[in-house]
Amino acid sequence: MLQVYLVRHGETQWNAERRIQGQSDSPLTQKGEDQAKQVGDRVRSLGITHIITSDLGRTRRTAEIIADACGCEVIADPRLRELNMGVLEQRHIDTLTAEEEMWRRQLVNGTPDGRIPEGESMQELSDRMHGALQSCLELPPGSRPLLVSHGIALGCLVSTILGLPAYAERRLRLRNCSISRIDHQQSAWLASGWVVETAGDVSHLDAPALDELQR
Ligand SMILES: O=C(O)[C@H](O)COP(=O)(O)O
Repeated sequence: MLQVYLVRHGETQWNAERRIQGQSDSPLTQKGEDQAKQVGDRVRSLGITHIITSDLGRTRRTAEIIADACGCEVIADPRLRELNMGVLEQRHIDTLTAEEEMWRRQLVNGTPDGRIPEGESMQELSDRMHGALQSCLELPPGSRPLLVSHGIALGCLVSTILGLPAYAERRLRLRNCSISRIDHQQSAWLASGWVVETAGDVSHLDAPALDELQR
């Protein structure tokens, strides 16, 4: 059975400021660096063989810290990037106009091909995240990869594995440096294929991780 660990990157400056990041980037805060170190301490004994990360700066930095603890190399995969949030990137969540808020809402209310102008749809995000996950099946037998990605991207992946629509991810809180685990298995009892073992575990963090909705 292949176990795949999923980690959202550590808190960033724009997370703390409630600013939309998408595929724009801001550095980890000191708290975010500390969170990444706590993930490293948590997973160093789990036999991680590969650290595969979104190629954005915040995820690369998180992956480097975890890789130091695990003694692994870091592999970048742009398919693990956050949803492209188009013209709203870098905007403060609380400054959106009614029309801009409608764009954001249609991403997560099932609007067919809903997207922020110049951004990605949730289906497009789901397709590339599943592509990155399926690539883990091609790793050598006995591999145990850890993927570093983003809140909406990981929420979309876990939701769709559960058979929920890609936009259901707004009902799954994946805080900074939370650890989730999904397994690929053949089972007569559980569903065969990908199953969710853990989602959003933050018990390894010494302080509650911020979340866009709870500052
Ligand atoms: O700000 C965003 O784009 C998302 O809400 C969270 O993205 P992140 O997981 O990359 O911080």
